[in-house]
Amino acid sequence: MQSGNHAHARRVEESVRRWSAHSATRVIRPEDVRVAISWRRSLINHSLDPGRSGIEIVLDEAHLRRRRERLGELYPIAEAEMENLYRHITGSGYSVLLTDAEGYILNRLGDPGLEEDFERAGLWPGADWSESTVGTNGIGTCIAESRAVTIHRDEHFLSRNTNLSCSAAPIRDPHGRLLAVLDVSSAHADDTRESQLHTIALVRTSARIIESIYFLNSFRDQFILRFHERASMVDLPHAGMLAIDGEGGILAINDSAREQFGIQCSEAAINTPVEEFFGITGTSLHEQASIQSDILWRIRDVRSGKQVFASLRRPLVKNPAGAVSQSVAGSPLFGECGEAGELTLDLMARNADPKVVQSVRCARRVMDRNVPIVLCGETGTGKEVLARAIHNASLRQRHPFVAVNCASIPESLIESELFGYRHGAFTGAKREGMRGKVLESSGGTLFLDEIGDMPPELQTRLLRVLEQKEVLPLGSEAPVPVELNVISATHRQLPRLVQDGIFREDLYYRLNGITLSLPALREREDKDRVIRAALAAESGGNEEVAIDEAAFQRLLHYPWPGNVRQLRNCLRTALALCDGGIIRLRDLPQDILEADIPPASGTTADALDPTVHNPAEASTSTAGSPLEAAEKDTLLRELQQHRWNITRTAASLGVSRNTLYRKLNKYGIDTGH
Ligand SMILES: Nc1ncnc2c1ncn2[C@@H]1O[C@H](COP(=O)(O)OP(=O)(O)OP(=O)(O)O)[C@@H](O)[C@H]1O
Repeated sequence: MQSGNHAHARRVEESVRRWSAHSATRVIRPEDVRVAISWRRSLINHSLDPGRSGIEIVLDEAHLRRRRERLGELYPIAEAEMENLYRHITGSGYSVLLTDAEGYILNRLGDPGLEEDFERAGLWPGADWSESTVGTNGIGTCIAESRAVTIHRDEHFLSRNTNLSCSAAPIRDPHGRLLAVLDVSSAHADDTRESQLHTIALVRTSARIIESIYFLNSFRDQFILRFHERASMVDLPHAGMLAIDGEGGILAINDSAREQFGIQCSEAAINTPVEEFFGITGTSLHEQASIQSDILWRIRDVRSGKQVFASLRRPLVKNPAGAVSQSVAGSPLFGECGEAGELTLDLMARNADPKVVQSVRCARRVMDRNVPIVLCGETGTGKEVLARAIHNASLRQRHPFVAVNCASIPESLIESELFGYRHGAFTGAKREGMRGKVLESSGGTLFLDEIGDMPPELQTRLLRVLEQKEVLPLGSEAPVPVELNVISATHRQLPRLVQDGIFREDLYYRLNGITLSLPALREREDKDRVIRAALAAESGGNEEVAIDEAAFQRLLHYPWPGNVRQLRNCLRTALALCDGGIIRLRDLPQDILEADIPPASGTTADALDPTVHNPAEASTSTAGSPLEAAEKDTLLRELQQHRWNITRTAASLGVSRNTLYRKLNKYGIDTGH
């Protein structure tokens, strides 16, 4: 076995060498080409050793739960379909697995008698099967190439995985972004590669079923047009689907519709009138829905001239009496984003505040032109969300997005975190060394958050890496080339820090090809839309949920020092507290009820609900403006509530510890730490 492993490792290295020498023409089958390309990525881009042994770190239950929660409604849908798929393969020695878009296994369904085998193979909830961690494999390669793949036995990169056979298919959201991977694997596959054709077909069908249900759920409040050339297929997962708004504009399109229209990406259809594809107007859609929404009718694809059969589902909206702000399920702003806020640039800009629209417009212009971007805005305004959206819209989208918070890594660790180290670089160093975030991001995007808090020595090292385009890991003599694209973010005024000599001027100019700003929530012209969308996101698109006018007005006029992050935390809590799915004033946090809100905006709303606290009695602050007074009071109250524990107070406010310290400094609050 040992010598078999060595032989496999040699074969992988030899194959990659041949490929590097451009002898690719010898490879005949398309799957061989794919495997050879993936081996090359594993060996060269990810610097993995095919002979490596040992099992990677497995996520603990809390992290695993968080990752499952991030999938929101998709997770229970996928779980149900996993059971369905497992019924087809029970007793075959195969397991069904679900991973997130980063390759972490979230769930496994399989024969209980085989659990040990799967655990030994590392196919276990919490394990990381991304290509950058374990090289070529079904899950990781499906993610890297964003398409269904089978990786059979010795096509795996690591010698230790050559007993496995894995067939995996991507699960995408209605905007084409990868959300998860469905996989069927065997830990001891003795069958041929050809026998996997059946397996991959099953996995693809199940992935499509999950996508279709998720699509329909995400757009409960919109028209859904389903179509196919064959009438019998219109209600099946293979049908094309369009989500269409009341005016006939296309909001989302599924894979099958893209294939039927022959378009590559959703952006080519989104925001386009459905008339351009089917010659039917928004008005005729309304008529069709009211007259015969359950009946199939024939329409013509105006581009190809082909006839298709179509059915139309009307919006399934309910509006609870007295409530103002629902039917925002699948809202364009927040609808499908998880905690990490995986929004597209399109969605961020649609009907948004003019400053946001302008920032998105500039981002689009520069994102593929090697221009480094600085994002500035207060904490919680969505700088990381925007950075991810830029990455996902750029040509680098298939490569990693690696985020580093320069303020939260201890100074002693930040160097190795960023630049990595070689085996034996220092006491306590991992045996296999570490690549470091800069190299991990190569070809993708390195997101440097809180850049203004980067220590001076590190600024010098980062500048060198940016200039020389290579990294020298700690303890190493050989620099490693890196393809670096940086997006930085800060809540601080970088030019001011440069002036004060805290931030290197040369680094500032290297990082700042363009500065894009995100407005504070209290300044946003689309604040009401943001609140409704956040509510829809936090309620998981539940149409029964609503907010009454008084509570809505209070949210509208509260100054939101923690911005969108604080808003989402507030709504999450209010939803947990409210009765009958309707948020009222009494369900809002104390600090929001007691904040000093300008009379013109707050009082009418308060008069509607006798349970509201009197803002006049609330403020005890000595801080300058009413806004600052409210902020200081909030800080003091939260600190008291959490017995002056900084970590818990920061978590409750939804801000970072650093931000909290900054605020305490600003108001001269001494915590005794
Ligand atoms: N446009 C948005 N759409 C959806 N969610 C958003 C948006 N902007 C912010 N959020 C939410 O607010 C939270 C904070 O966003 P993000 O981390 O991007 O802010 P930030 O400006 O980078 O904050 P910090 O400066 O504290 O790091 C996210 O977890 C996300 O849930």
